[in-house]
Amino acid sequence: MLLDGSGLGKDYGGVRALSEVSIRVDRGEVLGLVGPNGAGKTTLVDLISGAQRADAGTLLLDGTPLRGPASSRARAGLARTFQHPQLAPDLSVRDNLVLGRLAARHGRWWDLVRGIATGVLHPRSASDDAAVERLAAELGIGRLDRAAGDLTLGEQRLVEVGRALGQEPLVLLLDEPFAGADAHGISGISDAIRAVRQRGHGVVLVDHNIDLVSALVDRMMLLELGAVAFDGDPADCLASPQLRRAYFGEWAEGLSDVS
Ligand SMILES: Nc1ncnc2c1ncn2[C@@H]1O[C@H](COP(=O)(O)OP(=O)(O)OP(=O)(O)O)[C@@H](O)[C@H]1O
Repeated sequence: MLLDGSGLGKDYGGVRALSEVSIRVDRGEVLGLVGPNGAGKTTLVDLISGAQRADAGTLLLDGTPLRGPASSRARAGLARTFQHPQLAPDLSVRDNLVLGRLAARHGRWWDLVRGIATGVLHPRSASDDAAVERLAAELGIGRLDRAAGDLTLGEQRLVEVGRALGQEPLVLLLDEPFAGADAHGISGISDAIRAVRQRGHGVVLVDHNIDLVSALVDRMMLLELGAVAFDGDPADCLASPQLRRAYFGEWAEGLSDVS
């Protein structure tokens, strides 16, 4: 098992965002994580990536306990994208992509951003540059000298996926990568997900586009009110009463077809 989380819990003040959640991702597996607004999807991604501290539970990455801040988890082999893309807006697309490569080796992310932006640090190698060119070509990202802040939302998402892929992660966590992306972005990101699976690594894909998710993933996990309501085959999840209840309420649970 590549990623193995059990008994994960998180309270925000009085709000119970997650309770007793288990999540497993095998080698070469793409897990779709779905659920209505507020179900706890981003919180789960935050607990895994180290952006938030879990109140309960354990996490293993490739059999090793996953602890500490996001930077050490990145070096351990986790990469993520954000619901609201977090690129360095003043840096070029190329430098943002290079940052992914550097994050896998160095801990001090924002120091690196500042160092590159001010021209004080030049921590990249020729092999980083070559890897970035390859990644950009694979994802269909052009004009690498544009400032990241000038990109459309869809382009930012594509670059963020590229930055995460540059880390060559064991597990890639994608939080709503398709939101705001155009057809070109959707196809680039979908191809990237398939390529990660092909390499035997794992992906957790969070998105509200359930049809798109179910077509891309090997397994689907449904969160409802911070708990796992379904975990299994994507087609079974789509047809499940749990999915209808989570999105439409209890009245829909017994309906056989809501499309
Ligand atoms: N920083 C926070 N402080 C307080 N409550 C929070 C915080 N972050 C999330 N929550 C609450 O925790 C619950 C789970 O939120 P979360 O963002 O993880 O859900 P989600 O499934 O990702 O939703 P969405 O699809 O809208 O992004 C919600 O009730 C939310 O309001």
